[in-house]
Amino acid sequence: MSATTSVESPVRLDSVHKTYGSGDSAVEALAGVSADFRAGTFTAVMGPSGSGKSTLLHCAAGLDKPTSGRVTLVGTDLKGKNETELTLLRRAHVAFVFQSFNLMPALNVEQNVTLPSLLAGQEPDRAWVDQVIARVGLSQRVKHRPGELSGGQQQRVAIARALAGRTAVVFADEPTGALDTTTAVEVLNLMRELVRAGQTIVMVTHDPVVASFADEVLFLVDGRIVTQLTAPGAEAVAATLAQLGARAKQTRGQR
Ligand SMILES: Nc1ncnc2c1ncn2[C@@H]1O[C@H](COP(=O)(O)OP(=O)(O)OP(=O)(O)O)[C@@H](O)[C@H]1O
Repeated sequence: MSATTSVESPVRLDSVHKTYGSGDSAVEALAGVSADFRAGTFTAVMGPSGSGKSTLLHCAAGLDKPTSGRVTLVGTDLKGKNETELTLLRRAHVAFVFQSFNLMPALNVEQNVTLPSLLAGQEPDRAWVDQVIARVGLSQRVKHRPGELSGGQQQRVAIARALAGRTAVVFADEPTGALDTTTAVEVLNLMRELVRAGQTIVMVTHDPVVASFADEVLFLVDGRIVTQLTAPGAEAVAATLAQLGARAKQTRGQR
C-alpha cells in the first residue's frame, strides 16, 4: 500500500503570514513565508526559539490557518476547507511525529502503528509494518502499551506510526529528541530511505547533526526564511546558526 501521490510539490506555502492575537499583544509568528517542498525531499527547518518553526509546520499541515497567504497540500488549496475536509485530506496523505507523541494509551505498539492506515480505510502492509517496528528497535515490544514504555520508546512508536503508512508527506517536530545517538541515526537513515522512495519530509530540529541528514535546511528568524543550505554538514549548519544568533543579538541590542 502506498498513499504517495504524483504531485510535484506536495507542500507549498505562498506568502504565508500568521499573526496570533491582536492590537498591542499581536505576535507575527510568520511574516511572509514562501517555500516549495518538492516530492522526494527531506527538509529541516531551524531557527531560534520563537522564530516560527512550529507555526510553519502547523500552517503547512492545515492544523492552523494562516492570517493571509496560501497553503497547498498534495495539490489542494487549504483555503476555505472545513475541519472535516482537512481531516480527510490529512488522513489520506499526511503523517506526524510531534513532541507530544499522541499515542492511544489503550492500544499496544502494533495497534498504534497501524491505526492511521485503518482510519484512512487502507489495509496496513503487515510486512512493512513489522520492518518499520524492527528498524526502530521495538520488535520485542509490539504487545506493550505506551504506559509500559520509556519516553524514548514512545517516541519510536510515534516514528513507526508516521512512517508505516508511507503517506506522501511526513511532518516531524524534533522527532529524535528523546533518542540515544545510535537509535536517532537509525531513524534518520530510515527517513532518508523513505524520501528516496518518494515521500516528502519536513522536520523541525534544533540539532545541527540531525539537520545534516536533510537535503535542505531552511533557517527562520522572526517568522522569515533568512537563508538556506543544500546538503550541508553539521559544522556548516552549526556555523550558520551561530551567525544568525549573533545577528539576532545585535539587532536586539540596537532596538
Ligand atoms: N497560540 C499562540 N498564541 C499566541 N502566540 C503564539 C501562539 N503560538 C505561537 N505563538 C507565538 O508565535 C511565535 C512563534 O512560535 P513558534 O512556536 O512557531 O516558534 P518555534 O520557532 O517553534 O519556537 P521553539 O523553538 O521555542 O519551539 C512565538 O513568539 C510564540 O510565542
